[in-house]
Amino acid sequence: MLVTGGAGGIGRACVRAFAEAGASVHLVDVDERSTAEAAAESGARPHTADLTDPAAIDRLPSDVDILVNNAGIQHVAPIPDFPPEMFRTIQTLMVTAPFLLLRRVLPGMYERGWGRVVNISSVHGLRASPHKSAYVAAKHALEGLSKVTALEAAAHGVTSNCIDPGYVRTPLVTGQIADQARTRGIGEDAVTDDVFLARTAVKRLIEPEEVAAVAAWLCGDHAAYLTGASIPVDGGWTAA
Ligand SMILES: NC(=O)c1ccc[n+]([C@@H]2O[C@H](COP(=O)([O-])OP(=O)(O)OC[C@H]3O[C@@H](n4cnc5c(N)ncnc54)[C@H](O)[C@@H]3O)[C@@H](O)[C@H]2O)c1
Repeated sequence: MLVTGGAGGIGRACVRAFAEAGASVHLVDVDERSTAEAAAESGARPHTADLTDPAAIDRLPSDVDILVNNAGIQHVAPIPDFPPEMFRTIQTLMVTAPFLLLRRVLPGMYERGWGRVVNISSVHGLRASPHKSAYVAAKHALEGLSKVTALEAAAHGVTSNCIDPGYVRTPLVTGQIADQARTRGIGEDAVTDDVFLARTAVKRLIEPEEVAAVAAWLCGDHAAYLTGASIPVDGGWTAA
């Protein structure tokens, strides 16, 4: 199996969960040092690659039975101030790279007659927030790509689903909390309550392991009928 962004918060928890379940895991990430650390702690095979580079994707293993499209970045700015180059980079990493990886791995899954594609999307793949144009656009596109994959791949024993987390305790979110606390001159707990937990029924951040557990569950034979779905792991955010 292959996990992108496997050195970061959610990806690293996925790598650990699948490795503990006995899977042979390929870990792909752009951050060389974290990739080596994450591989050492899990026994996964490390691949340092920038997934915005199609040539780097061409060098990754193609013979994998499970693909977890997880790598992602965020940039926050109103549309008139949003740098177009950053917009393009976010689409390349979060939409084009999953598409190119699917082109690589689906033929092998079809030949095997079994496969699982898990796309780590977001509540922002289901709804929008201001100042996150590139992220929201990319996650909505990933939701569409996941559904098309589900329709094309079902006859080959391959499922494709999205997981849609709310705010997860990872560097992506803890960095934003620290920034806002600094800017507003208030404590990180106050920022977390005010901004990050304002819309959830469960009043805490999600742990990366809670997302990884859903990813692992989706990859069991018991989940063969579940495809084309978007599964919120959001503490009730989208229920409201
Ligand atoms: N943290 C959250 O609250 C949250 C919520 C919903 C969805 N998500 C999604 O979960 C996924 C993982 O997020 P996270 O919170 O674990 O973030 P993270 O920043 O902890 O990890 C992301 C990983 O992706 C890697 N990465 C970034 N650019 C890359 C590139 N060009 N090529 C290869 N790897 C690259 C980073 O090095 C990092 O290890 C993302 O797609 C994110 O959008 C996160």
